[in-house]
Amino acid sequence: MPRRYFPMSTDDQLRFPDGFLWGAATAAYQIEGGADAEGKGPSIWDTFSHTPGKVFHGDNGDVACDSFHRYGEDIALLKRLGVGSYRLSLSWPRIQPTGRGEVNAKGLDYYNRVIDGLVEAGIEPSVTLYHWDLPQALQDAGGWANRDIADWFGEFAAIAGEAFGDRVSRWITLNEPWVVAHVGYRDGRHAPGIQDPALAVAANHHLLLAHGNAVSALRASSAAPVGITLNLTVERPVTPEAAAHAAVLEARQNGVYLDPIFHGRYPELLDGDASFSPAAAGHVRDGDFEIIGAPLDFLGVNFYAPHYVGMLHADGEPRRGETVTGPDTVSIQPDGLPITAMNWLVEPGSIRELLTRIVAPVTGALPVYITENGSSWHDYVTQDGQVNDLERIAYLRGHLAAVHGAIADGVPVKGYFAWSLLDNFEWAEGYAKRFGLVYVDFATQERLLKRSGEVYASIVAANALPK
Ligand SMILES: N=[N+]=NCCCCNC(=O)[C@@H]1[C@H]2[C@H](O)[C@@H](O)[C@H](O)[C@@H](CO)[C@@H]12
Repeated sequence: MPRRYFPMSTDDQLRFPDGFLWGAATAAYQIEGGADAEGKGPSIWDTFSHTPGKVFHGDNGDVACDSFHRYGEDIALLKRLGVGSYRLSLSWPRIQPTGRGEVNAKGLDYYNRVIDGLVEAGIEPSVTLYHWDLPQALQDAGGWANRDIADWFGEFAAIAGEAFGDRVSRWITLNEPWVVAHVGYRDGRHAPGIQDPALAVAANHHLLLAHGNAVSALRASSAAPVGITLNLTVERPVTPEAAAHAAVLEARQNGVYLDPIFHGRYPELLDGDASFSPAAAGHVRDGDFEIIGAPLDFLGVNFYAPHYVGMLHADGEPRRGETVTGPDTVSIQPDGLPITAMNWLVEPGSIRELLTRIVAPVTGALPVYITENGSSWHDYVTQDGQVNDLERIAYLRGHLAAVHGAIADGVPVKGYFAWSLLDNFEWAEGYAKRFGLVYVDFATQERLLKRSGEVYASIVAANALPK
């Protein structure tokens, strides 16, 4: 495969700061398979994906990318990319089959093999404790809607910290608690498939308590930096009248995590709204914000696309590109902006807006990592065995240029993890949506570096983006 090079003269490129951390990310349920191998207990995604009608095409994570067996191939691909870190997640039920008490030694053995392989390859393990695959036994006890889960998660964090803390380079307690609470318990598109706003707002709070307990448990068992990963949104009002609505949407997704963690309260804008504010719903007890506000070493940010919002026209009829989202509001797909295979907008400037307008005012000098950014396209392998994913390359270059701009604006972004290393199980979309820098033929499990992977490797090697 011919390597592609770019003009590397200094005035032709955007150089990233020395020591900028380049990475790639995956998650346990999306890549591992081995759903009941070597003592692993069932997760809510094992249950959900085997429930008819929940996942596109009836896909499930029984095999996925078979990384339970092929993690060595994945590490070789990470070396080919030249990345400094790999963001992986731990399957809680692989380590604690019922989520509490008994530890599965073979589960620990698997992650020791992966982590040791990464360290040997000179790749820093960045480990997410929870990336959505809750032990089913805990869901049977109420899951994130049960306040006791904060203690169960703290116990799991302590086990992970003691087992792997000597080799993990950074810990992420939770991946996208907003999706866990609001896609899993409010609209029900994700496991456990519940549609109950009251349980969603309870889960919102319990996830934060669990995060706080995990920070304490990791501090006691590992010297590695600790953070959380939030999927923050940029809501763009298309008219002045829609600005208030955009602010509410940002409070409902961003504020309900940033404010408790960094300001010791829930958003005032949601005061009185018991369906979105855990404070208004009565879940906050004395001492909670001390737990939730445990100081962090960094904030992880996942970002993919902005949203455009407007007011419904007086005649009540949505116009072309508008989707009704409430009694008088619409979401809008603006003409002229590309959309990915997930129907997400491609607007790179929005990640710079996110970092400068939403993140930096809250985090200040705290290091920020882009822990996920990427795009899904209808990839295919050509006759000559290549995947010429030019749209993914354009998305990647555009968003890296915007991240570079945010750094120039003074936002201390210290690293970028591409989502994802591999095409993998894309939750309710199954295997139909490909995000990988590496193409996976799920029939043979063969891995093939896409053209975007080659381009990313060149950017990583140069620590710079050719203009
Ligand atoms: N408009 N729009 N929507 C933007 C994103 C909506 C929320 N979904 C995510 O952020 C998930 C995150 C997850 O960590 C990973 O496990 C998923 O594979 C990726 C790709 O889906 C992203």
